[in-house]
Amino acid sequence: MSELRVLSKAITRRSKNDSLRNLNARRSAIRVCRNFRGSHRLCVVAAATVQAPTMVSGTSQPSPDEIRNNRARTKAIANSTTAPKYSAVGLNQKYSGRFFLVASRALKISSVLGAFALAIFLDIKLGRDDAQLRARAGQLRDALTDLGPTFVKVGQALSTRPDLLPGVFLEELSLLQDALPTFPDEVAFKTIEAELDRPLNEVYSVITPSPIAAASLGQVYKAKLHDGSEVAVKVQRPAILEGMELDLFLVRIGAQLVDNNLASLNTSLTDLLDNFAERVYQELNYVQEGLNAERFQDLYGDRVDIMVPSIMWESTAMRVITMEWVDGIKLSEQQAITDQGLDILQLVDIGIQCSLRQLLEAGFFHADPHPGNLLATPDGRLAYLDFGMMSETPESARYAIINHVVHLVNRDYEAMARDYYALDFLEESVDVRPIVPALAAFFDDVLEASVSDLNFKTITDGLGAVLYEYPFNVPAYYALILRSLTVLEGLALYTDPNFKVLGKAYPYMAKRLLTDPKPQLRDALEELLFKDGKFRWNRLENLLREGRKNDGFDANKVIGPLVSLALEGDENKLRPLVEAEAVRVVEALVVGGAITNSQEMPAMEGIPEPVRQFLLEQRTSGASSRISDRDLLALRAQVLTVWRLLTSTRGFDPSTLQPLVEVVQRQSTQEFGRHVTQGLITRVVARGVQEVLRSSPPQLPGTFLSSPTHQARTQGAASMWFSSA
Ligand SMILES: Nc1ncnc2c1ncn2[C@@H]1O[C@H](COP(=O)(O)OP(=O)(O)OP(=O)(O)O)[C@@H](O)[C@H]1O
Repeated sequence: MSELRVLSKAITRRSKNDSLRNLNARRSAIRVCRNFRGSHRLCVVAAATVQAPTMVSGTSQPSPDEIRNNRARTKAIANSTTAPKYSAVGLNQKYSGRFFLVASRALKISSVLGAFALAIFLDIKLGRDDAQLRARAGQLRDALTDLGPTFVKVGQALSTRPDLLPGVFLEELSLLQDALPTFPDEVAFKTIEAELDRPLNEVYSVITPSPIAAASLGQVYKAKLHDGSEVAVKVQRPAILEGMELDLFLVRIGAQLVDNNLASLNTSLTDLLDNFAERVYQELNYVQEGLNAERFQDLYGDRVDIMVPSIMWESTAMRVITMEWVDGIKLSEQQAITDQGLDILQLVDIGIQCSLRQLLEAGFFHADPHPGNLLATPDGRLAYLDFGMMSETPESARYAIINHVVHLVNRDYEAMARDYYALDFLEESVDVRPIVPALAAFFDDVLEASVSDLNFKTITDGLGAVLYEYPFNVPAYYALILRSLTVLEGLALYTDPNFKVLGKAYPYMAKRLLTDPKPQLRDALEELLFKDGKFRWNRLENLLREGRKNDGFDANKVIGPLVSLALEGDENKLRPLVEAEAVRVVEALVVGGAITNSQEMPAMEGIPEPVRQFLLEQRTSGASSRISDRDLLALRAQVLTVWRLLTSTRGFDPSTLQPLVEVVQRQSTQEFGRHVTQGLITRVVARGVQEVLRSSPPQLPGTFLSSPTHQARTQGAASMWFSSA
């Protein structure tokens, strides 16, 4: 019911607030409805409502507002092609002849940072304690704020690097987003007019006389457009590029000095700096930020509980961005959120699910998801702000991360260590064998609990400890996403000290493993489900139980990947395992059904000595069924549980088993079927043999198959199979 409320509010808000002015907003509202499965009727009504502007006129043409907005977007993109790009060589050329300018800034930076470095040096020499370290972290934050936007950005970037800085510094630097100094309003308003080439009062009917927020690169005003809609206007700080260029030029010299003199550092600071500078330059282009917001909306806006502000392109340019105003409370203001009657844990869960999709599905993710950029809207949605810094996870890394979790669950530390190549943590030339004992030492301890019970911070801290000791290089995207999940977990821990981010992430992982048809995930699923030549039904049961908790989990999507895993997997490796398992399962279902139906074993009498001898040989030749009755019953129960779970999962439709029939009819699968049948016959004969040998006294030949007990048992088996299944 709450989903219904959120949906209808979302639609009302969109219709009322921006009259569905741009195509994006309308597209997303329609998608919201399409994806909302709770009430078909509501969806139809809602879709009709949001489509109304175009439906009424009977055409699918965009409205005049949309046409204007699209034109303005095209123009803004064309103008932004002149946006400056970072070039280390270019900066060298620009500043190498400007000695006094460079020297005075270098003096300022080295005096502030030098004093800090000296204090740290003395701390180390004098062996000062942890409280002192926290104080130093606070001093570093103040020093960076004092040095201006470049250093604030450097500090924000460092706050995501557990491989470079200890925990207290990360915490303190993550506070850098708040309370930065403002710049004069007249300058801001002049910038708007110059960028948009229109007088301020032509662009906005009202604008707040002073900013409502000041951030590292710009400050934000609240305003109204002439059609009455409320907007946020972000204006860039004056001359920010010039200041940053000089700072980046100087910091790069410092990074090169460290790289050349500190051989023990695993990471190249110069490379890190270049990567960082490229991102900051992108962040300075607000047209790019607007495009990022729209891409984010396109990829993840189908979730009814996620909100992304629409961009007003007619009042957006390289240094000014105007977007839909988000009425909401920052996730960091927990008391205010609770006072509104909203559930912080639910909001955090929305954030986690969205982060997982960003990281592991599309790969396009918000690289700066600090609590100030996440707002709780009054109707319970999570709004994302600030799309200046986005990052992309390469596809190979997305799968490598899922595989890494599977290896963690399996406690396969050798595979975990090898994952670091695929994750791009290590060069292929590095020998990972020495890492295995370190991983085992750490995870054997923490894995006492089940993985979903683990605190995320424990894992990242533990990995951090391993990272310090080995030549690791954590790619920026990985550190950023780790941080976003840690931030969310940190927020939840205030409310619930037992909150476990991995517990919330596991359903997503389970869903991906069970439903994603990509070969990389088939391999991961195979690793998870088969061990020591056996299929682990409890794992499949667990994956199904967890996957069902995730929104959008659809039973029908599970069947395809499972069937292809079973019947189309690696011919040589997996096929014999699947065949053996198929025999076991059929035996469990048929014979197990019979056992539960009649616990009494039939009396086998009158077996002549030569036949008895032959049967004995069969048993000792290894053809006999080694599965005990107890195991058989347990297996049967587990298989039936999995079947019930599957059939009771949302969206299960027996007709989707049709592909199974098609697969079974294929030539290659018929071969498989023959093997299973042969195996089954052997097992059933062998089981009969065992029963015969167990039984006494002897009976006349021919009475076994025609005995009433046997007939009853066979009928029992069949009826049990069909009724239970
Ligand atoms: N659309 C919006 N609706 C309401 N408030 C907004 C909106 N956009 C920005 N703000 C407010 O302005 C603040 C700063 O905005 P934003 O994070 O986009 O700026 P920034 O310069 O990119 O900051 P950062 O230092 O995080 O890079 C936000 O924390 C929020 O309080």
